[in-house]
Amino acid sequence: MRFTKMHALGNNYIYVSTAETQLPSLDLAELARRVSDVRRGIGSDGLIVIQPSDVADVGMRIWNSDGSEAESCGNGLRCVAKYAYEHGLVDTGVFSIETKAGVVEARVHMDRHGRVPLVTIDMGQASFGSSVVPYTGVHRGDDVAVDIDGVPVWGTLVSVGNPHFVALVDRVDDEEVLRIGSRIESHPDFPERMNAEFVAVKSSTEIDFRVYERGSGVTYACGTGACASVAALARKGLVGSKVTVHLLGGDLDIELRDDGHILMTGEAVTVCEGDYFV
Ligand SMILES: N[C@@H](CCC[C@H](N)C(=O)O)C(=O)O
Repeated sequence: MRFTKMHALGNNYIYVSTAETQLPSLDLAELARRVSDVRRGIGSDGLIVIQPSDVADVGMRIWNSDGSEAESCGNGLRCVAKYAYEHGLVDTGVFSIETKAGVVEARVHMDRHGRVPLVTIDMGQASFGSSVVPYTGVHRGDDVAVDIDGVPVWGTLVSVGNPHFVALVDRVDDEEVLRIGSRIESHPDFPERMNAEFVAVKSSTEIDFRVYERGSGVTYACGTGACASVAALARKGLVGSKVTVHLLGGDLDIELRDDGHILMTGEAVTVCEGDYFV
């Protein structure tokens, strides 16, 4: 199976394009677990399949490293856009990509060699609260508290296609992200599990961000998480409409348009290509 390894701010996936190679007969959840394994596989946060779409210019599906399928992936969308443009799957710089969560618009930014170092994705609008994010706890509304060893941890429920719990903290702390994030990810109040974000507001234009991702654990970056966090903080009046998000793997620029659409701009990088022996 031909593959391309790509990353965006260190959030790395194995990309397989059905235009280039046949998918192996194993189920794709199992393939995701195998290729993600850093010792016995290639090593990644998951698997992304690039495929034709009936409703958009390109289609994508994403599996986390534990084999669970997600609805969307912000960093993955930017890499899919770069791949699609550079491999001639599309012939314009603005095109649509179908995910399980719907269709988004990608705009590639080219350098003078016709390569794509940077991509903007229009992620659509965020929606908030326990009516849009799978949640079976007792609180209702946008903000809910989950019980971690008798201590309530408050966060905002946000959907940008996939589910997010955005917790506002004074300062991001990597040990706490691992300790509390892992508990939130698999908390019984979240029947479909959860992406847990921890965000600290530095100013109306800058936030610090860490994530414990559903199905992948701590990653260097989460594009959908960054969009969800800025949308949640803006709703509380804590940030403005243009925010630089400082993630473990680098910075993302998020813009909230007047119509509520979230524009995410950041890098997309090809690491290597090769053959994976199934
Ligand atoms: N890293 C991604 C999100 C990947 C999916 C997520 N773990 C989920 O299960 O919803 C991003 O950049 O958005």
